[in-house]
Amino acid sequence: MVAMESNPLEFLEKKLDREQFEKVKAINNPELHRFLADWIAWLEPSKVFVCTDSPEDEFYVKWKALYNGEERMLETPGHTVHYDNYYDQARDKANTKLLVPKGVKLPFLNTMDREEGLREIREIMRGIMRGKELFICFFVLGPKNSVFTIPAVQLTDSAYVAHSEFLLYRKGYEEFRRLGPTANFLKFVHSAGELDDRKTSKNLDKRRIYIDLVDEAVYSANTQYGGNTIGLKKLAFRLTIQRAVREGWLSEHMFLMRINGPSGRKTYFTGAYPSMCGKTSTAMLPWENIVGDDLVFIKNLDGVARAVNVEIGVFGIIEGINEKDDPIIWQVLHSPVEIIFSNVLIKDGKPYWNGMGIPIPEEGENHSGKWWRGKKDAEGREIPPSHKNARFTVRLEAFPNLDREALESPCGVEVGGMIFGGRDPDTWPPVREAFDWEHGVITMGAALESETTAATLGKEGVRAFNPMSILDFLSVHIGDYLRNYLEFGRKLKKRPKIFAVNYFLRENGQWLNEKLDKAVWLKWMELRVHGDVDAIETPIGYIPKYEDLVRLFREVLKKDYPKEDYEKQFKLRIPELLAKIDRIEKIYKDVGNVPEELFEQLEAEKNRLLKTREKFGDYVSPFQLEKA
Ligand SMILES: Nc1nc2c(ncn2[C@@H]2O[C@H](COP(=O)(O)OP(=O)(O)OP(=O)(O)O)[C@@H](O)[C@H]2O)c(=O)[nH]1
Ligand SMILES: O=C([O-])CC(=O)C(=O)O
Ligand SMILES: [Mn+2]
Repeated sequence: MVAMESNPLEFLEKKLDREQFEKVKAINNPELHRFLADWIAWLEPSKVFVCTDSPEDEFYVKWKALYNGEERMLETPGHTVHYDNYYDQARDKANTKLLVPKGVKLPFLNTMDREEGLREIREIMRGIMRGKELFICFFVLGPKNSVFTIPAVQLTDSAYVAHSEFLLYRKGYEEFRRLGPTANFLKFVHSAGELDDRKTSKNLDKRRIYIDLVDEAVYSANTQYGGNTIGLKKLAFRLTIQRAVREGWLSEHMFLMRINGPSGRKTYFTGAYPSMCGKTSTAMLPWENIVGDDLVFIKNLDGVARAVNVEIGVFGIIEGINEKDDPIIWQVLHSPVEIIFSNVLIKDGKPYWNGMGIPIPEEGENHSGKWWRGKKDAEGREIPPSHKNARFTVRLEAFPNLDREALESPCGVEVGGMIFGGRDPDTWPPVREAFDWEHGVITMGAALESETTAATLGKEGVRAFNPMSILDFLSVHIGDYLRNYLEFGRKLKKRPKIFAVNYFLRENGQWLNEKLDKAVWLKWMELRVHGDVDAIETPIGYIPKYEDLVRLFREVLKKDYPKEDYEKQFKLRIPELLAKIDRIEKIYKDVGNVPEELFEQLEAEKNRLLKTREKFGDYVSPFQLEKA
């Protein structure tokens, strides 16, 4: 901490303009004042702007993003484009570290001694805002004034980051005022650092994202990409997982959506898939309703699991969004609502991206600067029109399929089903249901694997262990995390059903499913939650019967569903399933301190598979299993 010659409020009064100081003073929270004074003294901004919940303050931030050149206007009113540095296009796992007290060990993620990490990040951030304006913004995670609410304060010198947060989170200044000294808030300090001509972070060698688990604060420097900088998103997620495990609830990397069942029945599902594995595309199905697409909190309220969306906006992947597969997002992206496009191709004021299903200009400007088809980067790789991880940022209220009531409900919605899924080319069937809570949590959630994607820096397409899709964010020991999960379900009077999906089965380089097939799996799961259809029992859970899928394909997609497709997709792949169990068991054995029943569940599943193999061989048709 910097030595301040006076008390925090006196210091702030000296540093801030009258108007800005009054806004800070109006929040009665000495801890907040201390934090602000400390960091303002350290960062040395030339100017400070404090955002209240007023439309004028939000407008000021948006204006500054344009004025500073971090965003540029596009042809459609409300649309802007933002670029990140060519080498700053995804989450930087290598430079993201959990700062832990001496002696604390967490498997899988980079950890660092807290004292040392704080010293390093302080050194990097000393005076980093000289000549810049600091924006102080207040938000809340989850609905306001509810058992789910978590207040958070964001300090940033990037108007783009602040603007993104105004699209993604509920404003929290008044909530801070209401809570006063009782606000138990999260803290985020970000600086994009020195910028180049294109207004992108220049000193990537000093890019750091350090998460202080003790003080519930995250420091992020010399980066702009949203996944590294938007405090309330994946940075806060590390902190809320820790809180959830301590307090006995769930903070998860999940979409939240409503599946519309027969006769107007509404059933809510959460879905945990790793980054770039289909959360947004699933939650956006036109005939269902979205509540959230990335982060949920789930609490036990009167014995029922109830979920809220942590956010109110979408930071979504734009690649591949086309009129046919994603009609709703397509429509929103072409309407005059507030949208930030990031790392896409711009030509004559219009945005273009890979796989949009219409002709793309041969030149323009993109994440590499001036672009033409065939342009190569310094590594000799051809640069596509837009980056694979290019995104759009928009409020959920822009979507006609939003379930507004569910989004705003202070006690959330009842969770009927929880889905786990990832990019699995060859092992899991498209959809199946767990035998019970424990079976689902262990063999579907804790055993999840998924191929790596462009959402993180590094090699793509590598099969990786990713329990509950949260490995990148796991700020507690996996054993404690799983114990909390199992316990959470046991305490419920009514447990959600657990399912696993796999949209990414491949054979000879071809997908076995079309992108919209997921719509059928969802309808089937909805029916199962209410016991409306039978299913086939297999060693790995219940799978759909062919005739039910035929009917649903017809009703939902107006398509035939050939027998051969069903057999190919749902065949039990015993060698792959067994190999997977071995991989997972080994990982957990090496980690240690995991609940014993994890091994019991995996062993039991292995034995069921071995028995089935004796009877039917390595690959078993679902029709054989149905008869058995
Ligand atoms: N082959 C195939 N690709 C799909 C399917 N569903 C989604 N995708 C692709 O997967 C990619 C990521 O999908 P999203 O829905 O944006 O992923 P997400 O889980 O929201 O990702 P984050 O926002 O990073 O957390 C997109 O390129 C989609 O086109 C599917 O059913 N089949
Ligand atoms: O955090 C990000 O970079 C964006 C995102 O949703 C994810 O990667 O899960
Ligand atoms: Mn998404």
